[in-house]
Amino acid sequence: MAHILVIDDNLDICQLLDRFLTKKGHNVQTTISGKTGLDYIKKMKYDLIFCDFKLREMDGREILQKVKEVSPNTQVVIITGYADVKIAVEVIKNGAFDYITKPLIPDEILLLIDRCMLAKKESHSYSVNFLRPNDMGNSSNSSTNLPKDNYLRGIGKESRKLYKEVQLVAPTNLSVVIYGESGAGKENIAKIIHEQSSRAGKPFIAIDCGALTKELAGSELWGHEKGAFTGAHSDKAGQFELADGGTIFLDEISNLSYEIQVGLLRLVQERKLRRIGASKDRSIDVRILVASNEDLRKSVQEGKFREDLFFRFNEFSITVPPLRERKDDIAAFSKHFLELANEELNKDLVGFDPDVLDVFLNYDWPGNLREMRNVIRRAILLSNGRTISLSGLPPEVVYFRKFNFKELDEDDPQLETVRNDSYSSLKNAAAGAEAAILRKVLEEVKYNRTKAAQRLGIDRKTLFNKMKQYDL
Ligand SMILES: Nc1ncnc2c1ncn2[C@@H]1O[C@H](COP(=O)(O)OP(=O)(O)OP(=O)(O)O)[C@@H](O)[C@H]1O
Repeated sequence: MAHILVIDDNLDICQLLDRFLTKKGHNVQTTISGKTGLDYIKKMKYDLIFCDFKLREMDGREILQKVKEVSPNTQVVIITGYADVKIAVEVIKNGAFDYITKPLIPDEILLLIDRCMLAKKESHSYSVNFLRPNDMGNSSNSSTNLPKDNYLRGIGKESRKLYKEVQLVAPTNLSVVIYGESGAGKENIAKIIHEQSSRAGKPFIAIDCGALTKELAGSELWGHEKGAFTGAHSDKAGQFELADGGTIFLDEISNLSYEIQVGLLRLVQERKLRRIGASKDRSIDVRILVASNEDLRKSVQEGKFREDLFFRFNEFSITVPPLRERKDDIAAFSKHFLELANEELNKDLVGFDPDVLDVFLNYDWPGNLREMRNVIRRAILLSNGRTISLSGLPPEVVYFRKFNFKELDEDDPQLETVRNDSYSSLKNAAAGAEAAILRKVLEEVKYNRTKAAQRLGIDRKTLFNKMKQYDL
């Protein structure tokens, strides 16, 4: 049984989740107000919070940030409309456990709760959840958990280049900066580097720096002695000590505060650390891999990241290409995620309709492999047949190319076909344009419906209905 809080300003969703999850034996509390949600979080300990991204007085970003401060052990799942997948990517970077898109599918929710509880159980010996819960359900703090069966190398040109670099650097002791968009597979690459090094068999600890609050960071990374500060009731080893002999993976490194950067510099220079409140240093042998989806050189230029630390980390760098640049591997990744989801959901779909793969090839996958895995898992849940068809995919994925044909070069041979396609499905094109304008205006007026209706020259009720229709 999980203690779950649902924050959604749509009362129907609150009631539906309340009934459904209570029936499944969970302890559920709901609220339509972000502020009330925050009050609950201060008073009660929840395992998991489902939070709509667009609340009236605040957004899911703020709730996530507050939860990380007040109750770091609680996992947060953000509910978004599919069109918000870029926002979903951002909240994952900031420490959300996962995102889920509307309309909600009951089985998908149950699966998420199971994954969340499993990840919590596996990292129960640690006090906070900045330890990265693996998306496949394995926690990262073990020595042998490279998800061999869950992992696909890819054989396309970009993938071959990537693995050549991995092979080159893995057996060395060099620090590596792993660049790549969210969901592209940076953590997987870090695990492979660890597994292919002489440190394999020793701990691999992944830390999500985006979820590490300023107050907790020092004690979690370096550890503390009993009595070092109020609440330090016993001695505690930090993550670097626990990773001794192995590898530490610092995800979203550019989020680290200046003080922690200073501590890290000392560690990489002297290979020593001192627990908070301790009088002696400890020698530590840890290989450090870091990941960033921003150019760290730029962060250095902007004064956000220490140059000396950057040079220490940047002994080698690898860029994991985004999925849209791994077109040769899209069919293989799709099949792979289909097999995984079949197993996970106890289904036996045999493949994809041919037009589905076309759509996958034409889509730009802002959430990369994580997004593809979610899209396929969801399509399996929605499917009644033996294959995944277009009807199981989110419209934004299906119509992506059509709505974006302006981005094609004038001499692109596909342009004519795409244009014809779009005109023949004028209704879809019109709906896409309407949704895009609504979204833009709503964002400009910070979702103030009165202002948005005035700007758009429609009444509030029409605006409300359209927001519902397009899930805005
Ligand atoms: N080569 C792969 N084969 C199969 N699945 C993969 C592969 N690489 C990544 N994935 C899956 O894609 C999802 C995202 O991967 P991962 O967490 O490594 O990405 P990331 O770049 O570290 O993301 P973020 O920056 O958001 O932390 C996970 O579910 C992971 O298991």
